[in-house]
Amino acid sequence: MSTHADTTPILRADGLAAGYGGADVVHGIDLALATGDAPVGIIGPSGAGKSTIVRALTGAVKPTAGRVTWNGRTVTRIGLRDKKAFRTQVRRVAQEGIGGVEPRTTVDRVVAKALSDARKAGRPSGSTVEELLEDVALEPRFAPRQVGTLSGGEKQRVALAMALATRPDALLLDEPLTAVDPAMRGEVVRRLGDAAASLGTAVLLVTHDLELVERLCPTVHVLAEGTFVASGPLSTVLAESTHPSVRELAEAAPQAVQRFL
Ligand SMILES: Nc1ncnc2c1ncn2[C@@H]1O[C@H](COP(=O)(O)OP(=O)(O)OP(=O)(O)O)[C@@H](O)[C@H]1O
Repeated sequence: MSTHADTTPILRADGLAAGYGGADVVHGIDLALATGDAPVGIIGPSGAGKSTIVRALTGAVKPTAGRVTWNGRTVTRIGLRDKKAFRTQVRRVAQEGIGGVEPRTTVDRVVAKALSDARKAGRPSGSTVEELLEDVALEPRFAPRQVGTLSGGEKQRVALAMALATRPDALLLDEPLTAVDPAMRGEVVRRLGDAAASLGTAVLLVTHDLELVERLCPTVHVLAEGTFVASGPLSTVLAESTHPSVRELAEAAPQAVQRFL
């Protein structure tokens, strides 16, 4: 579903097949993310290949068939010169949150560094450190904290703030809030959705949390055994699809989601 006039995909997969050691894990995947589009979700059983799709979109896993393109260019063929721009404009945030950050660095310095890197790359988000922390529901008292002292969920939120700092065209979120408690998760995703919408950032959300996907994504794809077996609004998909994997998801859906069925 598009909310803006500019719907030329910046990142797309066409007939994507990819896997490990010569065996495909996903196949026939078509996906397009365009600046200004509403967030898209991918749900599905464990091991279905959700993270593999995200890795293929970032070029970390090479397609065995089909293509992944960034502004029309094959992602796995982006040269060194443009890699930095690609990594700034297509940001992946995964479960592990911030990696490789010196634990004694404070939250405000980490986010300020992300902002300054973004400025150098010509992608200033136009936000302040305080605003970015607000976008992920981190109160100002977190600014002077050393990142090594943060909880897992707080680290995940710092990682999201760092990603937003680069005003990315696409944000690929692979279970980004698993360590955030369920009550706070809803608030973070609401603010994140608002921030992404105002930046025009396209969001792809991979999650097992149906409530989260229902809140953020007007469109979801259900991945089962490596292929999309149903797509559309979550409530429609869960109510109407007869695919066994979707029926299992519908039966296990939390009450907050069941009430929409
Ligand atoms: N580096 C790897 N080498 C070999 N096999 C892998 C590798 N990474 C993932 N796989 C396998 O690929 C399949 C899909 O994994 P993937 O992580 O994409 O699934 P997923 O849908 O994201 O699962 P989950 O919901 O549990 O995170 C699984 O069978 C997994 O064991």
